[in-house]
Amino acid sequence: MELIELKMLVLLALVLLLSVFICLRSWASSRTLTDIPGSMGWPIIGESFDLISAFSNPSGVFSFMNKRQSRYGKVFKTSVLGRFTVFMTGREASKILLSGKDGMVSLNLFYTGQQVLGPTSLLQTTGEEHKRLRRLIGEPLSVDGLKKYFQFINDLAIETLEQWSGKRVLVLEEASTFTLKVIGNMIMSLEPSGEDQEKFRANFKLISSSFASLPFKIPGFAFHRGIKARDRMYAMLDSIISKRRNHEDFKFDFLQSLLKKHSKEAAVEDDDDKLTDSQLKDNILTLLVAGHDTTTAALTWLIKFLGENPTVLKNLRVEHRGIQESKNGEKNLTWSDINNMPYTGKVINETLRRATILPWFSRKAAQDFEVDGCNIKKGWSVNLDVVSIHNDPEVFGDPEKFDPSRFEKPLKPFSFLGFGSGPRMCPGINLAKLEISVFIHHLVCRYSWKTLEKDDSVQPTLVRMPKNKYPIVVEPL
Ligand code: HEM
Repeated sequence: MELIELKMLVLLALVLLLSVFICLRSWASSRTLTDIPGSMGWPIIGESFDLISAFSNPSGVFSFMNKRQSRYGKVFKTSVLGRFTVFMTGREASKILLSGKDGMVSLNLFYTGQQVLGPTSLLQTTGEEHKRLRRLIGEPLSVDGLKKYFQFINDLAIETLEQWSGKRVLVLEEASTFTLKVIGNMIMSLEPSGEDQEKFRANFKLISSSFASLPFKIPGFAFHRGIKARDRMYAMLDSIISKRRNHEDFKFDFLQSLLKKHSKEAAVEDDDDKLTDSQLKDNILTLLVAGHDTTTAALTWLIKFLGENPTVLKNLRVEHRGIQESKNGEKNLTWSDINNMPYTGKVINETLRRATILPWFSRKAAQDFEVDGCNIKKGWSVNLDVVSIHNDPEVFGDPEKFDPSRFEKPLKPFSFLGFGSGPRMCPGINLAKLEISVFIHHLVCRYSWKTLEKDDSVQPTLVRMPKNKYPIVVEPL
């Protein structure tokens, strides 16, 4: 028998085994969900096709959620992507799932994500250990901690846009390169070009695409490639860590600030601040994974929404030109200017509401609880449907409209979840806003652009992104 045929046979057997396993597991767990309204769809595939096809259309999973909520109410069960799960929406559900009161829920990562990120990732810890990691990671990501990266971000934004000038660009690809260079530099002082940057980028792409892949750790599969790339990324980090420890290299970056706490010189009472090398590496990777696609998508959607809403673009230009004029035409953006962009902040929020780039937040019930009259049992997979919250016409009148002025008045808690809420609220919020604000400042002050394709389809990925990567042609003003 040819080697290729043998491989196909092994693959078929594996797929068959996995299907039987999913079927049995699904059947067992579906029997406990009888009290919750909803449909489990077809055997094995459940309602996955409905969800995936809803994902790709412009309104995204909103149509999937909306159809079921009008039939079953705010809490409904379904079977998607190989999981029996309960979707819930509204402020009551948000409060229960996001406030983390009494350890009601924990984060629910896919198996592939758990394996790639490692057991000590922030995303896999709960309770006191989660709090400790958040505190350590939060410090360098605070507004003060980010000040030292401003110049790098500013120079990179100017350089990137100069390369766009007069050309056709795919905004999503460009935004991806920009945000990866920023985070690579912020975490480990990686130079924005050169061999190390190329290797870093190639490994990161493989890791990122292994997240929503089939869980086969077999050569030729995305998951296997992702694990191998993760190992190479960790080897790269090991070498940087060892140089820093041996004082062969010193940089003022995120890694250094965590290593300092970790060093022999740190006082004994700082014990609680020490991270093992595994914790360091797992959490650096976590920041890369959690911060890259989200910021890339947000920047791309924002530019797209500006292209479609000339009045908002005009208002934004007024704000950013006002910053230049207030300094007698001095064109250099400075750190203190960042605090002087109130309209930009509203445009960012409206982008995150309108695009809802993370359409739902996944959790696992850590104990029994009740929500909107439905009894949720410990161990169930529960998802907060954020897209319906962001499209609630009672909070956001005419929700389809892109209107940053909605954020002029304070909103009720849990009605806007662009960066989440509660103990798992995004720790990268300041970095994301800084990157976007700086980039947008230079874009609107110096350039105009034309959209080359009218296509509102969305990639069927976990983080919502425009399918056509938003092609534009850019001209200097
Ligand atoms: C515009 C860009 C971003 C958006 C829209 C965003 C959105 C979010 C949201 C909604 C959550 C909460 C998810 C949940 O509750 O299940 C979250 C968590 C998280 N984000 Fe972000 N994020 C962005 C940028 C970043 C950046 C730049 C970083 C890292 C530097 C980052 C790191 C994280 C981490 C580590 C978590 C998990 C926190 C935890 O479990 O305690 N994010 N993000």
